[in-house]
Formats: sequence, C-alpha cells, structure tokens
Amino acid sequence: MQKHPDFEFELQRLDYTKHYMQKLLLESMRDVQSSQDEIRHAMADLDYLDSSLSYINILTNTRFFEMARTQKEGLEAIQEKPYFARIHFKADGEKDEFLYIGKTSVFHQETQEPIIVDWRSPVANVYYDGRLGDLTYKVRDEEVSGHLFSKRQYKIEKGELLDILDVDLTTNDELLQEALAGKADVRLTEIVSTIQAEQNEIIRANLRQPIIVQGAAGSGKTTIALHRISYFLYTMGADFPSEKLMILAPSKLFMEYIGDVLPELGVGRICQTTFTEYVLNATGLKLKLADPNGKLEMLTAGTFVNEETLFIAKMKGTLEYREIMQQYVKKLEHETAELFEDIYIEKYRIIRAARLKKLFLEDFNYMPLEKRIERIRVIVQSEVNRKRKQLYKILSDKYEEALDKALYGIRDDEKRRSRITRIMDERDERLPSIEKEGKQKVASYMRRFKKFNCKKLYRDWLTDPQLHKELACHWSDSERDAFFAAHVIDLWETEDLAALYYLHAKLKGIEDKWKMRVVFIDEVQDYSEFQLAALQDGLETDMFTMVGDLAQGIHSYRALTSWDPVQQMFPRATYTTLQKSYRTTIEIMELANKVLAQMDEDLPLVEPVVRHGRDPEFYRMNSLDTSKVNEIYQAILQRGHRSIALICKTRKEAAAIHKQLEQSGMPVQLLGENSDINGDCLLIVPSHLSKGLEFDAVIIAAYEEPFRDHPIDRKLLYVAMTRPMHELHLISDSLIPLISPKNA
Ligand SMILES: Nc1ncnc2c1ncn2[C@@H]1O[C@H](COP(=O)(O)OP(=O)(O)OP(=O)(O)O)[C@@H](O)[C@H]1O
Repeated sequence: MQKHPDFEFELQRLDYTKHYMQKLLLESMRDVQSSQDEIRHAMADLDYLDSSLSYINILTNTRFFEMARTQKEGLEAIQEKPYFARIHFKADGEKDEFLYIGKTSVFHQETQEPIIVDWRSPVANVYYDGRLGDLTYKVRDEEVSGHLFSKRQYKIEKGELLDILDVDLTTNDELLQEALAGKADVRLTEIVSTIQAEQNEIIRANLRQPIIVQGAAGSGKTTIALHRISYFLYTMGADFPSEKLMILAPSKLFMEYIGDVLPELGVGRICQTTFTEYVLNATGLKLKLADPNGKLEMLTAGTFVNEETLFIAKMKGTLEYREIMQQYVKKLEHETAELFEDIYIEKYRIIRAARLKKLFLEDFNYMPLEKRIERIRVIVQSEVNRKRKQLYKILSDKYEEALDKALYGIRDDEKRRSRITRIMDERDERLPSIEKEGKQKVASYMRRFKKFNCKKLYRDWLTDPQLHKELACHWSDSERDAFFAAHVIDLWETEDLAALYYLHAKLKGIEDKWKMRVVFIDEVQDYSEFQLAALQDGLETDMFTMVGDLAQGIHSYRALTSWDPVQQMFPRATYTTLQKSYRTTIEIMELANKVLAQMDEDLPLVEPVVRHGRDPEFYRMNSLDTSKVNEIYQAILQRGHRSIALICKTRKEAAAIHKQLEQSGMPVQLLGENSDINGDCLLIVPSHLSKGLEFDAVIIAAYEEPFRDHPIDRKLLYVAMTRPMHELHLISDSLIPLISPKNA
C-alpha cells in the first residue's frame, strides 16, 4: 500500500503533540500532588493558627486541585489517540490554519495556540457539517464565515499513526465503515470521530430548545443523546451544574449498557435513572408496584386481558386524565381556601380571612399548595407579632391612662385604691394573656392546614364514587364501574405514577434536589402523554431532548402512538427524523423492513448504511434442539463474534430456553431487569428487555410463544431483529410467520 505523501509530516506532528502532552501531564501530576500537600498542611494548621486563613487556603487549593485533576484525567484519556481529524480552515479576515480535532482541547501554554481542538468546540462543527468550500458556523449567537479547504482523518492506535485518509465529497466515509464493521461490546461506545452530519445537527441543535427525534432502529438515537449531553455540558458547563441534568433510561439494564460512555465523553455526575425510580425518589413514596411488563406479557402470551384493563391503562396516560387530576387539585385548593378565617387576638381582628385567601388563591397561585401555606405562615407570623406588640402597647397605654385618671381624678381614698387595684389586676391578667395568645396564635391557627397525603388522596380517587361524580361526571356508568372494579385490590401500577407525581408536584412541590433543569429521554415512545406533561409540570421546564422510535413502541397500548401530541405539548420543540441505520447490515435490515412494512404506523422503511453481511438464516426445529443451538452459537463464535444474544418473545419462554440450554452445559445467562451483563456467554433475553441493546449476532427463538400477526408482536419481533450488527439467525421459522424464510 502506498503511503500518503504527508505521512512523514503527520508522524512528526503526532510526535510533537505526544511530547507536549507528556510535558503537560507531568506538570498536572505535580500540580495535583502539590495542591494535595497544601490542603493537608492547611488542614493540620486549622487547629491552632488563625483558622480563617487556613480555610481560604483549603478552598483555593481545592479548586486548584480540581482543575489539575480534570486536566490530568483529560490528558490521560487521550494518550492513545490524541486526535482523529484535521481541518484546513480559513475564517474570513484571518490567517488559514490547520486544526487537529480530538476528544479534549490542548493549548500551547505560551502562545495559547490550539494543539488539539475539542470536538465540541464551535469551529469543530465544520468538520462534522459535511461540506467543503465556503461555509458559516456559529459561535454563541454570532455567525463566523470562512472557507474549508480540506478534511483529513487519522487512524491512530495506541499512540501510533497507522493511516491517513483525506475526505472529500466523493469518498465514502472509510472511518465510518470501519467503525461499523467493529464488534459490539455489550457496551455502547463513543463515536466522536465518525458522527454524521444529520446526527451532528441534533447533537448541536439549540440547547435552550426542546427537540424530538423519531429515529429508526440503529440510527444512533441513544448515542446522539449521550453526545448531546457531553456537548451541552461543554457549552453551558461553566454556569450549569451537572446534577441538574437527568437521563431517563428505559431500564436499569440499559443504564448499565450506556454506563461507560458518559465518563468517556467527559460527563461525570449526572442523574441517570428510570422514570419509575425518579418518581419514587422525587415523591418519597414507597409503593409496591405491579410488574411494569405484566400487561405486555399477558398481551403477547395471548392470555386473556380484558378490554377494560387496557382501556384504563391507556386512559391513565391521557391529557384528559391530567385534567381530572387538575380538577382534583382545584377542589383541594378551594377546600383549603375555605379554611381561612379572620385571625383574632382576644376580641381584636388582626388579619382578615379575605386577605389570606387572596394570597393563597391569587398572589401565590404559581406555587404548590403546601408551599403557599408555608409562605402564608411566615406572613401571618410576622403580622401577628407586629400586631401583638402594637396591641400590647395600645392597651398598656390605655391602662396607664386609666391609672393616671384614677390616681388624680378620684378623691375618695378608698374608691381610688379599689379602682387602681382593679385596673392593675385587670392589666396584669390581660396583658400577659394577650402576649401568650399572640405567641400561640400562629401555631394554633395554622394547625387546620394539614399536610397532603398524595398516596391516600389518589387512592381516594381510585375508589370513592362520590369523588368520581365530582371530578369525572362525564364518565358513563359502565366506565365508572370498570374503573372501580379495577381498583378493588390495593395495587399500584406504572400507569399511576404520572398522576402521583403530578399531585405531589402541585400539592407539595418537587424538592430542589429532584428539580432537574434539563432532561434527556431515551425510548420516549414508551411514555404516555401524561407522563411527559407531568414531568414538564413538575420540573417547570421544557428543556427536553426526546429520542424514540414509534416502530419499537411495544407499550403502545398505554403509550404514544404518534408524535403530534408531543409536538403540541412542546410547541418550541424541533422535530427531526433519522432514517439511516448504522447498526445493521443491509441483509438484516431488508428482512426487518418487511416487518416494519406490516405495522399500522405509517413509518418509512429504514435505510441501512451500505454494509453487507451474511444473509439471515432460518432453522426449522420442532422442539428445542440444544445441540443444534450450540452448533449455531459455536459457529458464530468461530466467525470472531463475542456478544451474542438469544432473544425470545416473552420472559417465560426465555426462562424455559435458558433452563434447557444451561442443563445441556452451554454457557448462558438469563438477563433480567437488574442484571449485570456477562459478556462471555450466550445472553438469553426477552424481547422487551433487548430494546435499546445491541449485539454482534442474534438468534431469535420461538417455540411456545410464536410471534403472531398482532401489532405488539410485530413490534417485539422488529425490536429483536434490529439488535444485531452482523448476524441474524431465526428458529423456528414456522412460528415466526410474519417473515417468509428464504432458506428454510
Ligand atoms: N456516526 C456513527 N459512527 C459510528 N457508529 C455509529 C454512528 N452512529 C451510530 N453508530 C452505531 O450504531 C449503533 C446504533 O446506535 P444506537 O444504539 O445509538 O442507535 P438507536 O437509534 O438508539 O437504536 P435503537 O433504537 O435500535 O436502540 C451503535 O453501535 C452506535 O455506536
């Protein structure tokens, strides 16, 4: 192979960069050490020196330590691959320059010239944007125009330069092809060097605006969401605390799957959780929830699920249900407002009820009810104190005057004495009693406002016919009966969480710790309208990045079936689609597209990035032939693949197949909601749990539980078929009638 004419030059450049980084690394290590020593000394001095000086010393050095450590970690992370691309760019009115793009920036200490430019920096956008020639890019809100002469990519491994590729409009993105041909590691990886223009647009889309992405399976939604977080923190990081950012993932298993990417992208402490876990934490509620996949399992197993159960599950996710909860809050608000009465000390009116009511219903109406009461308590407290003192003074003066009058106005000694004694007795009894009453007033008055118990209030709604008549008078008798029948047992369902969270937000308020300012939701198609609306209400922000795929909406019986309501709910949101799949080969995607075409949703077929692989293989087995499965598994391993999953439609079938394969001596692991993935064996996964994950090869097995001609089964099969990067094997085809086998 002929070497690139600039190879020697680039070798020297890489050497220079590595040396410079090494120098910086040594310095930052020294800085880490010295700031640690300083902190230790300052701590020791705390006991006997002027402690305020020591505190300042500790604070300064802690900050210095943090900076040095961040720099050290950043440099360590890019040792093996300092950069992956170079652009030759000239901004209008400036000199042209060669900028090397990597995962973190490195500057020359003296000249402040960039040695490496961070991929998230504004100018790096021109690398991802795709075009050569005249272009513009944005720095904050200002446009910079210039000319991009060339783009160059580097293959660097373990610090060694292997190859150089010049990219123009006609060349295929070789680096991308190579990245895609790689192995799935049962962990998601970062893709900063091969982000595509359409993905880059989403990553860098206005950070102050919500965005909705409908992306095909394997189009990079999860990856893009994680890179957008990294970009967000890089761009807004200085004035944005990362604890205020939250990723909502579909399951704990999925969180483990994405777990390694965030630190690699330089993203540390951000809240990663599931919707259920978040709601339970934010509300502090202890609930025993029914299996969130129970209905899905019943539906797919063909077990009888009565229509009412599905109707109720769906209805609890609608905005109409939110309206009922809104009415409920209104009702509680009015009942609370009715509790305000005039406040008296003795016979004197200190505060009028109408004034407090107005504060509660109007002035503070932007706050949750309990917070309004807290604010009113403070106002009442200071008002009562003030008025109590005033009253005390007025009455004391009145008694003084009365005493003076008696002293100088009554001539008769006996009468005068008796009058004075009466006045003094009355004063000595009355003034302390006013003092006492005033002091106790607030507590005794405020006692009427009880804390709300959201769990009980919501359970009342689920079971109390009277309340129902008030809040949902438009329901028919049969709907009402079905609703009550469904709630005879004291059971909590995932579908109730949006309402509970909403009630908590409106009645008690979301604690600051859980009040996230920016939210990233993956697999958003599994959310209901009310779930999204409740989050929006509780967090009082619309800064949501929402990525999902309606074709994978396996919970559509209770979740979204279209993006229209989400767009209405987030009117400021940009809506984008991604049609290209980067995961799967053309052969696998063509087969998966057959299932997609049978879905009710009118979704365009997925376009695979040009990458060929083996044809999907079908096997006919009447019962599970463990030695044949082992043979398939071993052959896949032989072809060099590591992460291999066997996906079944249901959990029940997955458990049964796992048992048989385990007994036959195969290395297998049954994945559950909370499993730690063991990459060295055949993973057995129910299809709903495989959503979002990716494997080198997938075997789909259907025996007891065939994939039927049913909307949910189609989605489950589609999810399973779009998990592999390289190989797909299907057993047994007769039980997967949705696709016709090519080589049965
Ligand atoms: N630009 C890219 N360069 C290299 N690999 C990419 C790129 N975009 C996506 N990929 C890879 O494609 C695969 C699919 O990405 P990801 O899991 O983010 O897709 P997804 O849209 O969330 O898929 P699904 O909806 O099926 O779960 C991953 O292996 C990811 O690393």
